[in-house]
Amino acid sequence: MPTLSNRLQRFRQSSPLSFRLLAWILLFSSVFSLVASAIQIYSDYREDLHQIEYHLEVVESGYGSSLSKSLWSLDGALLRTQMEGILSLPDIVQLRLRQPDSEVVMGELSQGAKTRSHRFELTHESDRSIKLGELTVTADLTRLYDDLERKVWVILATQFLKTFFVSILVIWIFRYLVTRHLSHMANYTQNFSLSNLSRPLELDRPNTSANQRDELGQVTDAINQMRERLNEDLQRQERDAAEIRKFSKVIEQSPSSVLICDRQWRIEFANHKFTQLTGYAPETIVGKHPGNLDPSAFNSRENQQLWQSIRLQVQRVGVWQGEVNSARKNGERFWEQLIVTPIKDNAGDTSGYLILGEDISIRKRYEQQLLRQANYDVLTGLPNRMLALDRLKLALAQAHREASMVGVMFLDLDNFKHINDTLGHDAGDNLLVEAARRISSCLRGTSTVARLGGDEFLVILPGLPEKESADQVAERILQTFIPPYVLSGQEVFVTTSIGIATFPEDSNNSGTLLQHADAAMYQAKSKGKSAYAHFTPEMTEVSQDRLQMESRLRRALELKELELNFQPIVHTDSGNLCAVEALLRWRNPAMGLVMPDRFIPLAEDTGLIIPIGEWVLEQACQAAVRWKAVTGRDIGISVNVSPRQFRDPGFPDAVMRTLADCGLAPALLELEVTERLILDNSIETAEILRRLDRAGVRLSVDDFGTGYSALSYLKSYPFDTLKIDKSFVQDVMKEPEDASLVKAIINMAHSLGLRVIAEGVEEEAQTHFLKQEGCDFSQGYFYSRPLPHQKFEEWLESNERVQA
Ligand SMILES: Nc1nc2c(ncn2[C@@H]2O[C@H](COP(=O)(O)O[C@H]3[C@@H](O)[C@H](n4cnc5c(=O)[nH]c(N)nc54)O[C@@H]3COP(=O)(O)O)[C@@H](O)[C@H]2O)c(=O)[nH]1
Repeated sequence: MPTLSNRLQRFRQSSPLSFRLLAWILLFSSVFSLVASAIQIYSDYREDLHQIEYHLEVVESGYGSSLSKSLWSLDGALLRTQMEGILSLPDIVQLRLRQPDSEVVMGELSQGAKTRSHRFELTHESDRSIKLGELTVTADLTRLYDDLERKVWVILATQFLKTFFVSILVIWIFRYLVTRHLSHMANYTQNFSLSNLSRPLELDRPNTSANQRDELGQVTDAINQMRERLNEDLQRQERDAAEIRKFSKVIEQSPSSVLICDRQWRIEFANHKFTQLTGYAPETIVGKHPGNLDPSAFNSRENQQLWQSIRLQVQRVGVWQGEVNSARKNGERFWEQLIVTPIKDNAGDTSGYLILGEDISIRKRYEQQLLRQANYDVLTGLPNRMLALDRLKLALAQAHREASMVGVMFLDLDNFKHINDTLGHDAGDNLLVEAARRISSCLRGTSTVARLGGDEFLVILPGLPEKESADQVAERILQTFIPPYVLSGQEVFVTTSIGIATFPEDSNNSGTLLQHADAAMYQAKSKGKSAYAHFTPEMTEVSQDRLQMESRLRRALELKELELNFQPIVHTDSGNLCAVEALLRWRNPAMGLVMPDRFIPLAEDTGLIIPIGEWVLEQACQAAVRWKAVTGRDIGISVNVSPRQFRDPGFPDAVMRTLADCGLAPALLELEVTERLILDNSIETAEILRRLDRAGVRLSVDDFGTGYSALSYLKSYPFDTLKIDKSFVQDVMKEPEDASLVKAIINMAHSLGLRVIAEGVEEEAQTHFLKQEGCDFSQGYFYSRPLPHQKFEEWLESNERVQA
């Protein structure tokens, strides 16, 4: 059986607040009851005391005169009777009568008893007052104190019991209404964890509106609201965490290298691709500046300038992108395309920087290879026409600034064609290489020697002190040609003819200077070869020919001298017809059949290309509509478009009008543009290409590989197709370099989402190679030469029959 103290102990532990409340109520009500009872007892005591004192005084007033009389009359018996009567009064325990000669004491006083006495004189009143004696009446207070003690105990006991039971009642009510709910809340909050957030706090009481409004209801509400908020926060956190995990994975698995830097450009994070690309483990580079990873570039001015400009551009423009030659941990260098952007926080302030990198080494290598291909002559290694023209322009600009002279020499080997025909192409090639070496040996470092094509060379002599200085160079070159060449085991004598034009005397335009040097070279040849000649104005007769050709070309349209030839473009894998290229021809009564290479540049220079181009477009579209009628199927038509046509603002409208007039679907028309147009890089060109693309017209890059061949430009324009120049295709079976170049172009084009046409396919072996490399389409004499429309329609009919 649990004892009371055990119960109390348990109660104290299970309900400390109730216990404390009980203790306090008991304490306060006890103290209060005690004080109240004490006052009550004291007042009762005073009243009883007063009653005793009153009884003592009553003895004086009630018995004084009769006692005096008994004394006067010396009636002792009466006196005694009277005194016994007094002693019978309550609480009066002793009478002491003192007379002058005697003392009478009646009644007993118990030992140590508390008493109260009253003394009065007994007198006889006649004409004077005679004192007979003195009576002392003593009352015993013991009863009074006994009563007092009993009362105290009774009051204490009743007050305690009352207080105790009232407290118990109050506590029970308080516990029922409050503390058990508080304990429940305490237990709930103690057990509150993220795993049971969905269980609300509910109190064991009716859910009335009064209960909802009271403090317990408010606290319960507050706890439940807190729980719901926590729940929502947790769900949001889980969602955020999942998002963060997803993005972290994306960044970690990104095919691009990713570096995240803080505001001071200190690396905070590097992804797996970065480590794979550079060899740096993230923990070894955290805290470092991304520009300081390469120890060889560390502190170099170039590197500091690069990162300074990156920082400035990111601050001003919000993004920096460019190609950077970086180093791996093992020192190996590689090219990467970097994009640097700031990371903004919610307030829009920069909290760090994101650096995305892509390894473009392979692309760069191909670009450099293509660039080399585009700028240098493969056979001799000399700059080609394009680079030579650039250098000439630079030399002219510099000479213009320095007021100096530039000599331009045009060289042609006198008997090259004969040697090529008799000794073969290899001998011809060896001759060209040796000639290039000999010409180069006669020049200073600042001069340029270039191969323009065939057996034509160009020499640029910048900073000439006088016109005649070029003569010395020309003579040295003629001298160096004197020793015989050993070709195919034979000694061969080869001479060269040199034409010289000088800036600024002969012209300040690079093209004109070339033409003049060319004219002078013909002059030198006509002098009997192995000679040189300076340009003179009389030599411009050649230009007269050009003028004559121009006036004929102006009338060519009107006189219906232009005609289109059509050459099929086929699916490489099946050989089936896919589209047709329209190729322009000019049949002039005086000049015969003139090929476009001869008159298109002139048409471009004079602007005649605009009406001619519109005519070509119209004829080509009409032809495609006709073929549909003949074959019953859609055959696309490719039309060559010169950069000059593109620069004409009316060009896109002219294309759309022609398509509408002919009733040809835009998707069946493909416009072929050269890389020269891309190099234009003007906003207008880009906009025209995009307008045509939006209209559904297909766009292709023609002669790819002969120009700048920057693959990065291809990304910026909406091209569908890329045409590999025939010069590469024709040698794929002979030159491994051309074969790898063609493979690279096909792969690159496919990776950029472009389809590829190989042009100039002449042999079956080439078709196998192209098929193997996944080239989409092919075009060339192997399938068909360009044919006049009549002949082409016959070809088409027989081809359709074969396919059917
Ligand atoms: N602006 C315009 N330019 C035009 C137009 N028509 C033609 N041209 C451009 O003139 C360049 C020379 O054209 P062409 O002499 O007609 O030569 C084309 C084909 O005949 C030739 N070809 C085709 N297959 C072979 C082959 O197997 N071997 C070989 N040696 N030559 C072949 O290639 C030329 C193909 O031209 P393209 O596909 O455009 O490169 C030429 O650059 C034309 O662009 C015109 O209307 N407007």
